[in-house]
Amino acid sequence: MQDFLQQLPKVELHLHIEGTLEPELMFKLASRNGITLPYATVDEVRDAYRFDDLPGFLALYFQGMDVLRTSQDFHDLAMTYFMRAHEEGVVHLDMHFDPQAHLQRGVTLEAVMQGLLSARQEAEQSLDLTVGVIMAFLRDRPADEALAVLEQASPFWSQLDAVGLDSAENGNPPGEFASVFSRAAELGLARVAHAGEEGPADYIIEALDMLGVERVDHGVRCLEDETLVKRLSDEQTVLTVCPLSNVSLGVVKELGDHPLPAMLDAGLNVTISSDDPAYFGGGMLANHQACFEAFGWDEATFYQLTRNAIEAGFMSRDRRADLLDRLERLANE
Ligand code: HPA
Ligand SMILES: [Zn+2]
Repeated sequence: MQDFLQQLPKVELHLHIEGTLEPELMFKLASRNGITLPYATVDEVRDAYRFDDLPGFLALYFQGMDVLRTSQDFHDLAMTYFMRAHEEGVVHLDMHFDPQAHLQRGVTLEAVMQGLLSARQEAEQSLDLTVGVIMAFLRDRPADEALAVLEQASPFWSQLDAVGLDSAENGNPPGEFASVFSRAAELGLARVAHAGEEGPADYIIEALDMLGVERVDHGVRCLEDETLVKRLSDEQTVLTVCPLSNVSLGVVKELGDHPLPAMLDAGLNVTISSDDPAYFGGGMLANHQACFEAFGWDEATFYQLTRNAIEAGFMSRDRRADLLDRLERLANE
């Protein structure tokens, strides 16, 4: 199964590029930028990566990204993950990034964008990997600020595929960002949002009705609302489920308790992603392998999940046709 999962042309729809920052690169960037870290060794960092819920994780996530200062740092961050993803057999990924978390620290939007976009170009030229870009807004910050950042990003609009919504979910309902998302729609950007991870099923409904999202990030708590499950299944709304993330953040106790099998039984359009691979115990391969071990899925199930992701990724029509073709040829071998 390991060889099969490696070969599968995987597509990752839910990835925070800042969540790919491994301790080794954190040290390298800290030293390059003259920053003293509160840790002496890589092992100490890994040891400190202890959290059991979303707020606990977010504190470390925002602290870790402080080493990212220059466009070269963003380029190196993204390129390091792109190479790893490529080695794991990922052929396309859609990356979220959090501009507000960098602007707040005095890093310019230009530095962030130039670094990420040049890495995307390099990946598309030198690796068999295409990359979609999702500008995410922090839901625990004011909607006005998000709108201002979206406007500030005007030189880069043509390079963005979508807007997203992330950070602390509870108490920060999606509806507050309706004006930001309607502006994004006006600009021709696709829309996605985290909903139903630690927050209730109602937040998924709000994201659909008030933000007009075409994909829901996580969405696992939809099962608490039968009517919603029927709607998601009828409309085949894509859910970007992150199994190891859900275990790390205590959304489920262990993978064996995860609602993924029930979601598939309910006919939902499920896909598999890693979310923040540096923090949650692995990338795409580890997530697929863990699902195989927990649920015993056969090859047909993994083909279907991959087909779902290829259909939904932010990529050109030609690229989609090529990846679907590749998948079908593999399935018929
Ligand atoms: O898993 C997540 N949930 C919400 N916000 C995030 N920002 C990075 N990762 C996450
Ligand atoms: Zn996420």
